Amino acid sequence: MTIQHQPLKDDAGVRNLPERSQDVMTVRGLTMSYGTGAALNPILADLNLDIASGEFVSIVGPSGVGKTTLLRCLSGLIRPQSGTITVSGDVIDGPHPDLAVVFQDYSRSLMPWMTTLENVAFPLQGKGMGRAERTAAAEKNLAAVGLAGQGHKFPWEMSGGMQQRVAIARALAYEAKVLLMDEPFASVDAQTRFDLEDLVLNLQQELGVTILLVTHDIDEALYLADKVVVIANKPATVVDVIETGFGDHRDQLETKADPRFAEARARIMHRLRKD
Ligand SMILES: Nc1ncnc2c1ncn2[C@@H]1O[C@H](COP(=O)(O)OP(=O)(O)OP(=O)(O)O)[C@@H](O)[C@H]1O
Repeated sequence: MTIQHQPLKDDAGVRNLPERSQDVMTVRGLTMSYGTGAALNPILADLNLDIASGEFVSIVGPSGVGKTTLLRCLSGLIRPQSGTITVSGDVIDGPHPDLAVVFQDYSRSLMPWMTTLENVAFPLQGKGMGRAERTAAAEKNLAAVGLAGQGHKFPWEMSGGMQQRVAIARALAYEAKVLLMDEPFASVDAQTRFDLEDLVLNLQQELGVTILLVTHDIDEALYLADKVVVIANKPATVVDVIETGFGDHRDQLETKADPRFAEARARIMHRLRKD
């Protein structure tokens, strides 16, 4: 099934892209361990990160290095031992209205007893929006991810790729400044994965939303990002930062055949092999 997404624009069809130069999120000296005493398991150590407004940042690292732990710290779901995370200048010490998270496991993040429209509209209650406004926002964002007219369906009536589109629509409807995505395409087949990658790229470019994506897939990290941050070691820290320089036009075949793509991939693999 091919799903066309509709561009999200305001009524006048005008987009106000945010400045790319200004940091929307900063991480300073982030240190995080699980357990205590003899069972202490240090995961992240003195990790620093700068994310500019409108930037697409991918974080790659080997399995078990601490990518999800980092994302959970950034989203305010867990508290680090030390270090400071800020979003829009606020220090993060819990969930923040400028942050929305898209998880890998859409089957657990969507509520099966609610229709897709209700799933997208539900978090907007917390923003004090009235029912009609919530419904309109949900419909607009479902259309943006190619699911116009599908709001009456329940998540379990949809394919995995469609359910992940609903999860993306829900995050977009929340109008967070930063989308934090944890392996969002890992549970779908290869073709659906490419479609979802391109959907997210288009939406990001249309809306100017800032995206931080965690993935173990080096090609995906490079294809999508303006900047790839490589984390490695135990405890993990940033070992490399690569500005991809591919610009806004990306194509699954063309971009991946670009010699700069192969060069960056080799650099990341070399980095990860050393650790
Ligand atoms: N809630 C938890 N309590 C204790 N240890 C945990 C917890 N969550 C993760 N860990 C441990 O922390 C380490 C890092 O896990 P994390 O899931 O952050 O890594 P990851 O890089 O996202 O892994 P993957 O690529 O396999 O998803 C692992 O050793 C894991 O077992």
